[in-house]
Amino acid sequence: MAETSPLLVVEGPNYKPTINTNYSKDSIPITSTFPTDKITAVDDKIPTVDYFMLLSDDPDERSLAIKSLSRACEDYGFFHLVNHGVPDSIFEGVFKGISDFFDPDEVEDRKQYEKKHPTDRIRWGLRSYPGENREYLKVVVHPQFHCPPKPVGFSEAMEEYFKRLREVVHGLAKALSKTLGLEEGYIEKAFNLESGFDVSAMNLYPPNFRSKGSVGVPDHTDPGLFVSLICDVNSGLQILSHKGNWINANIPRNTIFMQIGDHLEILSNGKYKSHVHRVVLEKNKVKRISVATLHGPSLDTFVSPAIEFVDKSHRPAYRGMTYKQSLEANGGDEIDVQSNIEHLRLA
Ligand SMILES: O=C(O)CCC(=O)C(=O)O
Ligand SMILES: [Fe+2]
Repeated sequence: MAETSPLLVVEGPNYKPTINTNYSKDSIPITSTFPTDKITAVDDKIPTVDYFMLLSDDPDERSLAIKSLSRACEDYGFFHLVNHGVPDSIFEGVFKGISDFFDPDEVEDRKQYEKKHPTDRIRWGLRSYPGENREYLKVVVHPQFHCPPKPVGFSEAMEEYFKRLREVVHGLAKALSKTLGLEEGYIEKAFNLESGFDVSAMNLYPPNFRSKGSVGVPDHTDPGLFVSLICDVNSGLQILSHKGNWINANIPRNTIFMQIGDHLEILSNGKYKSHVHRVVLEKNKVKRISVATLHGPSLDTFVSPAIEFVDKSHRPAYRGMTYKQSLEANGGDEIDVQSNIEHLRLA
């Protein structure tokens, strides 16, 4: 989701991603030496969380589900969400709508959504160089829903999906609060989720079926409470795990892949972590569509480590800032949703 910058990709437990903070979203990244041969990952276990059980009326069942969510957040920082209640037909409508929107014959028409103004609520872009290969459409979907009106049925399919996803956001925010030992409305209130700023990136890899290397999106983390991701092809996303190795995030169709965002890491004073991830391409063999939605606090919410996670032996590990300030900190616009967590970490 975030505007991304090319990073040095190195394997191993000592891997430390270094974000190129001088990167400007309008500049072309320097990619001639991008080490595209080192983007391997292994298959590993990814936890599964049952959304239906998180909301169960049976207290034993609910408490088991909360425990498994808590382990998934603390030990991993990402998980597959199943039984989320969003019907398959809605997923299919979304993938069809996006595929139609990215019609290769209509590229000229899409240029109307190129960057115009810092407050753009719809923005289109095409990245085609060794360090990044994707065509994307970013839209702000909450508190107001935005979407191009064409092609027929696209906006309706997206609106339906985001409406259902919103219910999941509220349910999960409650459950996450409980996993942190807080009252269930805590995150909802602390992040003012009623006015939460959600941006969705719809990605097509590779753009026009011509990739210039294996990198779809380079290493990055995403701002926000959490990111929800769906995709039509079960491959491509890699995550730097808590063990320090890159793992494949295989995402079965109709599963929602959830990742902790930077601002939950900050609120929990580092108890939960936002993980570096990237997208790799199988050159031109596979066309892949994904929808990565960043569910954030309201733009004016000041996010800093909550007092519940700060004491003598746990000093605040992050500086506080409003969500808007942190989205714009690298010189980007709100819709770019760039991470700046590297700058907020206190040594
Ligand atoms: O396409 C994907 O699997 C992930 C995309 C992503 O990380 C992003 O848009 O932030
Ligand atoms: Fe991302």
